[in-house]
Amino acid sequence: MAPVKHRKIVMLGYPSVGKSSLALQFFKGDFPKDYEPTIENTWSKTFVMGSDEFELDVVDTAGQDEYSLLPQSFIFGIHGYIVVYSVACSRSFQIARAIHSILVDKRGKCLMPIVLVGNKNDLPTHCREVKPEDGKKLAESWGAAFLEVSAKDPERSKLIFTKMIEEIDRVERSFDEEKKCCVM
Ligand SMILES: Nc1nc2c(ncn2[C@@H]2O[C@H](COP(=O)(O)OP(=O)(O)OP(=O)(O)O)[C@@H](O)[C@H]2O)c(=O)[nH]1
Repeated sequence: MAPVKHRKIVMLGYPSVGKSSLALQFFKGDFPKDYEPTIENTWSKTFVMGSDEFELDVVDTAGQDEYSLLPQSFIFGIHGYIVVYSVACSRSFQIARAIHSILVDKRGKCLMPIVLVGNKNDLPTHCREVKPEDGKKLAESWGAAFLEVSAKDPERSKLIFTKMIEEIDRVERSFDEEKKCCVM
């Protein structure tokens, strides 16, 4: 087997969109009953995908808004970002845009592995404030992957992290091909 690949990922998004719930579902196979605001929490796991083994560190952050200053620790040494909004909260979708602008500002306009996630798609239709096609369009404009999920669904929650690993590989390959030196 090839050497273990280390991947450090940061989860960003407006408060209460379900970042911790998605992480908890993937790392512990559980869905929290109560809402507890996160300060900051790092989850680690060894994860096998195909013939590769990954040491995955996922930083679950306190929710952001448009005025959030992302610390240097969320910028340097980070392989990819999972940006989460709630499909039942248009404000969280606006904040996802703002977070992307902050990332571009801090990291420069280089290719950045991102998975944009519209969470809480288990909620009834009348709760929906963000259409799937709007999420898809936004992700396309960033050159990012897009998924709609529910943190209550273990398979969909896992898919976010496998997608993230694939995105990191895809962007790394395009760096190699185009010789774009943008590693931070
Ligand atoms: N229906 C539904 N509720 C969810 C889902 N994901 C999270 N929630 C609920 O949304 C609330 C907030 O979830 P958290 O995972 O704590 O959200 P967060 O983004 O980590 O919040 P901060 O720590 O404030 O940034 C909790 O009450 C969860 O139970 C989901 O997919 N569907």
